[in-house]
Amino acid sequence: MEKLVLIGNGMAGIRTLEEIIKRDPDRFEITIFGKEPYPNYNRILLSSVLQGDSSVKDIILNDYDWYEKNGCSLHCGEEAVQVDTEQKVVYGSSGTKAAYDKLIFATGSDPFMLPIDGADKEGVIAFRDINDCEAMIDTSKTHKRAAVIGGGLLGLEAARGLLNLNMEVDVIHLPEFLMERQLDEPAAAMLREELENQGMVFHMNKQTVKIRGEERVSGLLFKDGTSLDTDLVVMAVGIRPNVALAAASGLETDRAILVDDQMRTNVPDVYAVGECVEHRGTVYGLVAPLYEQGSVLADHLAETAESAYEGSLMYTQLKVSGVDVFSAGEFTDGSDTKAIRVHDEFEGVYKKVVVRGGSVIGAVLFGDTSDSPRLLDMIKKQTDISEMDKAAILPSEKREASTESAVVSMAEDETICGCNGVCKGDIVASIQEKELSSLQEVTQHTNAGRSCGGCKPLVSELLELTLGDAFREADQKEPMCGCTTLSHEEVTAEIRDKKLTLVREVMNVLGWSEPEGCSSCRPAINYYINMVNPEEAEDDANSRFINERVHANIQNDGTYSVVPRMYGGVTNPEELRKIADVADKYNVRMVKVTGGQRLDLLGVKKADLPSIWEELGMPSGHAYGKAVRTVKTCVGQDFCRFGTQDSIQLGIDLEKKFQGVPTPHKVKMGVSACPRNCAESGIKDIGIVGLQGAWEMYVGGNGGVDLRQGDLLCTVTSDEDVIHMTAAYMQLYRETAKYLERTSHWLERVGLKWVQEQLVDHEANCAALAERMERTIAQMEEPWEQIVNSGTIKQDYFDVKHVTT
Ligand SMILES: Cc1cc2nc3c(=O)[nH]c(=O)nc-3n(C[C@H](O)[C@H](O)[C@H](O)COP(=O)(O)OP(=O)(O)OC[C@H]3O[C@@H](n4cnc5c(N)ncnc54)[C@H](O)[C@@H]3O)c2cc1C
Ligand SMILES: NC(=O)c1ccc[n+]([C@@H]2O[C@H](COP(=O)([O-])OP(=O)(O)OC[C@H]3O[C@@H](n4cnc5c(N)ncnc54)[C@H](O)[C@@H]3O)[C@@H](O)[C@H]2O)c1
Ligand code: SF4
Ligand code: FES
Repeated sequence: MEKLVLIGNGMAGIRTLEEIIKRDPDRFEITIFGKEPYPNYNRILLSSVLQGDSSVKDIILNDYDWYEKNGCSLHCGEEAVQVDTEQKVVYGSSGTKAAYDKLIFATGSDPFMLPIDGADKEGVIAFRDINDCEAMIDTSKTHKRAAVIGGGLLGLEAARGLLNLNMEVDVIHLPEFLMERQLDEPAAAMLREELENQGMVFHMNKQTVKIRGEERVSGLLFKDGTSLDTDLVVMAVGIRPNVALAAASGLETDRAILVDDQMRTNVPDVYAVGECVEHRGTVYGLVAPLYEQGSVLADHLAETAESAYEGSLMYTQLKVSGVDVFSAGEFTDGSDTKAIRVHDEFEGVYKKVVVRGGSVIGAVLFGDTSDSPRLLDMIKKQTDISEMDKAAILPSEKREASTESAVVSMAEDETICGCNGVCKGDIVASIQEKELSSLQEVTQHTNAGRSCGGCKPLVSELLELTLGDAFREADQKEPMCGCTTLSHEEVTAEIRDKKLTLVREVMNVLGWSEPEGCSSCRPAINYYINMVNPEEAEDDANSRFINERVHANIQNDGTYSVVPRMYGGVTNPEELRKIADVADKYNVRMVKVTGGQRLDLLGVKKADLPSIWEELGMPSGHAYGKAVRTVKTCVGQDFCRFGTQDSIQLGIDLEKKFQGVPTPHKVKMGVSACPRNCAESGIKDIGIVGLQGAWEMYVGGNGGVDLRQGDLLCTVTSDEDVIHMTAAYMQLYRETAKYLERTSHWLERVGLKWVQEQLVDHEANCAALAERMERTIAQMEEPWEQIVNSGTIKQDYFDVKHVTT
């Protein structure tokens, strides 16, 4: 067997090995040197780990079993430090000596650190690997302010993650507008506005000349003499290919290692792939081109095909939730180009398609990227558009969420997964021939969705289109977390079948790999056992998030907030006096009216919480819980001349009925007495709108980062009907959503039509759901009252000493 050595255990190198093994599993005896102490992981999803959507465990692409199963000897945490290309031997930093017949360099890049005074201080980091990600997460627990230098893709994704970690985030950018390598000025301006709305503060045209501080960073000094205080600096100003070892080994380098169309270097039997490569003058920093290189190298080494790498089209998408940005090819205007533009400031949509001769050569999309697969295809194929209608190239309308799925009209050879170069036809063929029925299976067999994950919604749509009804049953197989292979649905089914009522019991009986579980699965299991069996389940407070354990929201300075319940947003002088007294007595830092029409007492010490609740004598507003929180109401027919219904009374009734009912994620409601919608019913999880003699019920609205207008579920005629339908709808959501799935995402996943079939078209089902909701309501207790009356809870969770009960 020939010996193959790979230097660099990263995304490009391991993908190349996968491709070689797929072509000829027995051809090579493989040795790998990997400087990082981890198996190959998805570097792209570090952004998602930082933003709190995945854990490090979730982003491992090839676990240690994979190396063993495929006969790859991995020297994990060992750097290759010398290569003797005469003797054909690689030497590792821990003494490993590996002989090779063929050698691949896949050493990737290092982040570029600005060589300025103070760059070596504690608290100055890059964003490239797991360590950087963990450093940011740890810093956020002890410090408040972060500065990101560089407003490119990486910098903005880092900034979003730091915001999610509750830090105050400043972004320092050298040019005049953001992402200047991917966007033109109008798109960049819209992006800036959106990110400012999300909480980022931008400093444009700023050159950092010094990092201030003693041992640890305390601030930045700019060339124009201005400065900024900060506790953490993340440098995201580009990358530099890692070529030192290659150059020292006699490989020709310029900006990176020079290769030909078969990824050969100038030294016989030595190849290179990935970010460390320069091909025809271009160095790539995105996975799609790197994987194309890997595929060509695999053809060459396994001698399966005579393919050639001829360069790649660059295109990008920013992975920041709530922001849709796409950029491909040549997007700047030139003397020989013309552009089709759509700029709708009302919808927040900007589209530009750049044309040279009769072909599309580039595009920038902001706010609506649904045209991206089609445009990418046109650019790749250099489609002749001279005879095409402008509207066919760039439709001016924003694609509505409810219109026909985008995949229906896609051609068979149109790309669905850009990162991995997988087209619609290949995915459909795999689904049909290999009888695939879940997203995970499609990813396993085709690689679609295995990198940035941006194409997953399209792959799901394709599964649904190909399988029809069989899809809903099947597409539920993503494991709950790294502790189990079971999906959320399978865990719930097991809890139901085996009548499991304790969190520990679930983990034991279902064979959890981590006996203590993790922060992802424990709260989910606790929710499921209580949802399935409200009478018997034993709630495990230690499996709840901190806010739910102490029944108050922890704030960025470690204090808490207290929100008493005010049904329908209505209060009275007596309650207001009690709130004012408590605020005075306990030096509450601020009393604030919330968006849900409540009074929020901010800046409360943990040990004071039980006494405050006792003195208020009001129910908890559940503002901290994955539960029904508020029902916001407009003043309605009693006070407003447009009012058609008594919105206040319905709001109070709804809130009294459903207050605190545990749900997969928070649930907010609104009741407006006419379509003017003063209670913002259109963006609530459940929004009620009064008409003459009827109520419209809207569902799946969301006013947060992923703004979504609710869909009309049904129109009913009485308050009782609204309450009945709300009970059934909420129970359906409780039973079929994954823990931490908002109603808006759940509704998009299961589809409005299916929900209507369960509730509106199926009266008996609707009644059964409402009845199951009643079982949960019957078990509800007032949490603040419980704590006030329990000395042990006060001591265990609130550090309250000398309790007498
Ligand atoms: C936060 C983040 C988000 C990203 N998002 C996207 C995205 O959305 N889309 C996209 O297309 N791309 C994205 N990228 C870029 C993408 O991750 C990289 O292009 C890709 O990982 C490069 O793969 P590579 O194998 O060439 O290099 P790397 O992944 O850097 O792997 C190289 C490996 O080699 C190791 N190594 C180096 N020298 C030695 C040596 N001498 N001995 C042993 N080991 C060595 C390194 O430690 C490293 O583990 C993102 C990058 C980051 C950091
Ligand atoms: N969604 C994605 O596709 C994605 C996400 C993250 C990272 N990446 C890749 O990772 C790599 C690194 O990303 P990146 O954003 O660091 O690189 P980049 O080179 O794309 O962007 C760096 C940005 O920093 C700015 N900059 C340079 N010097 C500066 C200075 N002194 N002060 C302030 N700003 C300065 C530049 O103008 C540029 O906009 C790239 O290859 C990128 O493609 C891709
Ligand atoms: S929603 Fe209609 S009824 Fe209610 S306050 Fe506004 S205008 Fe008046
Ligand atoms: S487009 Fe990135 S994984 Fe498919």
